[in-house]
Amino acid sequence: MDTSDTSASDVERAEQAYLTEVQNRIEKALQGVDQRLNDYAQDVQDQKEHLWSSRDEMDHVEKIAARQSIEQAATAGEFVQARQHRLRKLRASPYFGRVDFRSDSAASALPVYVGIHHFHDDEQGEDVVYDWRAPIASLFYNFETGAARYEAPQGDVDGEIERKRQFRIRGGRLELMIESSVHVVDDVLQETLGQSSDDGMKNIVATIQRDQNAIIRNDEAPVLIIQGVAGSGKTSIALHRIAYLLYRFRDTLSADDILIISPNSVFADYISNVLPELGEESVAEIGMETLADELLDGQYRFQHFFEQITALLEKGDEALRERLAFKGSADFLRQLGEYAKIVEKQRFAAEDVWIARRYVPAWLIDETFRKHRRLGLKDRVKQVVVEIEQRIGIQYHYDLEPEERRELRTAIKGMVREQTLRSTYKQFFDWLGRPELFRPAGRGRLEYADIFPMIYLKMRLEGVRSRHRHVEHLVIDEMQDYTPVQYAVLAQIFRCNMTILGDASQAVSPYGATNAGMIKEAFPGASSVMLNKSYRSSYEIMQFAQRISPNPDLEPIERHGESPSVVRCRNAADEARQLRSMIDAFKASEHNTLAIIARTDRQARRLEQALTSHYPGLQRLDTQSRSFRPGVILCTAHMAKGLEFDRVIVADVSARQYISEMDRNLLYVACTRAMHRLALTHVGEPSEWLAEAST
Ligand SMILES: Nc1ncnc2c1ncn2[C@@H]1O[C@H](COP(=O)(O)OP(=O)(O)OP(=O)(O)O)[C@@H](O)[C@H]1O
Repeated sequence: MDTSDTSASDVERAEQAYLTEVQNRIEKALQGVDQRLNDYAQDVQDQKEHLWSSRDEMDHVEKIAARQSIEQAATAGEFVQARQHRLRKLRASPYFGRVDFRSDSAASALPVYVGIHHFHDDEQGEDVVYDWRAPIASLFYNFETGAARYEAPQGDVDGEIERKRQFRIRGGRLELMIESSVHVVDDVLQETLGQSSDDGMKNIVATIQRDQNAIIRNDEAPVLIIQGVAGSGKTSIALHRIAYLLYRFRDTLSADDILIISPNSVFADYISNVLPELGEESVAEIGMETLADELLDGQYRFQHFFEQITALLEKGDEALRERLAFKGSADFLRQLGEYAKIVEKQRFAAEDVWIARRYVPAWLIDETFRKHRRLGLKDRVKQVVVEIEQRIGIQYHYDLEPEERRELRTAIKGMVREQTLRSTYKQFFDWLGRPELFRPAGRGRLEYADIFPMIYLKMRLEGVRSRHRHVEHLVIDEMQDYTPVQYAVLAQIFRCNMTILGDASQAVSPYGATNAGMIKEAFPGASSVMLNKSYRSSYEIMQFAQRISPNPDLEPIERHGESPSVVRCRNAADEARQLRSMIDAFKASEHNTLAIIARTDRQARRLEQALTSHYPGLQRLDTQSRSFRPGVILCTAHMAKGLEFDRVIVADVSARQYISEMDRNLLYVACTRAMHRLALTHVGEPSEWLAEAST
């Protein structure tokens, strides 16, 4: 326990006594909730029994009414169960902060306790703990002692914070108390960051920093782009922002209205716990490949992003690099747009038509056809027929006979120069004079880099059907890995608010990495914010990573640990020996996760063979993986994106492995996954990217 003045133990005793009082009140509320739950369960049981025993005497309508009543009781029970869950969590840790705030209109200050959930003592009619998202709770995040202000629903409230305290209460015990005005360094944050990892992302409500809080509570920007260095909390903040918006707009926004585009299933699982922990329902997530498949109505088979990266890393083919660089450029999008305009014009050659001896001019058909760009071809022709028929009716006072209507449809269909999407797209490269830039991926599949350009073309020429029209807020993580064409498609499909986050230094494919400026082209009204403080890795790890990929704006947190080690190995067998001894050291430590990160999937499989006999519980992550558990994890740098581990070993960082700019980014990603310890091995000469880092 840590307090400031001489009366520390009095303060401590008072806080301890208050904690006990709050716990008693929570306990009492819990008893009430338990009782209500039992009552609901009994009620449902009784109603079911009644329905069963009286079913022969009931008519159809009575049975429906009885079933509805059972459902209603069950739903009410679920609601109470959610409250029970929240109260149980509060019982273990009711709050983490206290501010004594005196508003200008009040005579004295009132203590405001801030926790993960709200607790209203119904018996006393009093708010005991405020939800961290409540307007008054913003005082805790935004101010130290002194003048302060918060935005209440009825207007701004000015006043003064007379006292501010932070607590760590775990398992119902007050473990730490800090008088904030005295401690300049945030000890609670330091202590939190020093803890061992979990297999899932944690909530950070107790230690949200001021700049992070401003992003979380930004409810005005329709599209918010968060650019942040590795470990700056971008993903955490995006999820806390969702929790905040769900709270702030609870009457109009629900978890079903939110969608997260995430890089892979392991990452999706890794973050899936955060919103439920914050008392919200989990939200749906989707990968770009699934989205693409939906938008193309499942009509094309294509390579996955992961396979494209693997091809790039394992074959290192110059032609592939050129294709990806071009398709990832803003110029490509512009040219594709030009091409779409031309195809659109040529695709439909309207002609004058005589139908039932009535004249229909080409310009009218052309205008009508162009108006319905968003419809699929079949529906579009149908719609044109309907409208032309109406015009004939108005102008000539004549209703077409079925046979004449068929004739009109055939004539209009004949004006369309039909072509498959694939060949229209392929011809784009002929039009450009660069046919070599279109190259299928083999086995009848398209290259991943061609998928979104094809969707873009489809969108422009035929229109696409999206299942996600209901989405009101879209979260896009790892924004740097999506190209301008992908953003152009996303901007059309999701006409909703967005949180877009990423870091240009972590682009897995530097051929087509996208920054905030480029994203703003697709979303002109977007605002962007920067986060430069890095929280995940120790100071020493971050300094090491900085030498691989320097960023003068990055500010590592002052949390010290062991310096990273670079281990030279004589050969592959020696490397395997070194890795085994590092695994043994990890097993004997207090840490929970160790990741061995390889450059390619092939290398990861080779390491798996060398290590599984020594450590059978080894988990290798690949595109099929859905999650990981604490223990030893083997994966590529690409798979490790967005994840974090207590310890990381980057294997075989040799001169013949890590060569290009892309390798530098991957090495940077790999190193910045480590929270507490980092080691790198190499066989023969080390990569030139390590030359600076190891000095
Ligand atoms: N205010 C905070 N309090 C406590 N922990 C924090 C805070 N901000 C960030 N962290 C921790 O820092 C780590 C990195 O957070 P997160 O994964 O959200 O960062 P990121 O910017 O998305 O990282 P990257 O781009 O490197 O994947 C997590 O362990 C997170 O809990």
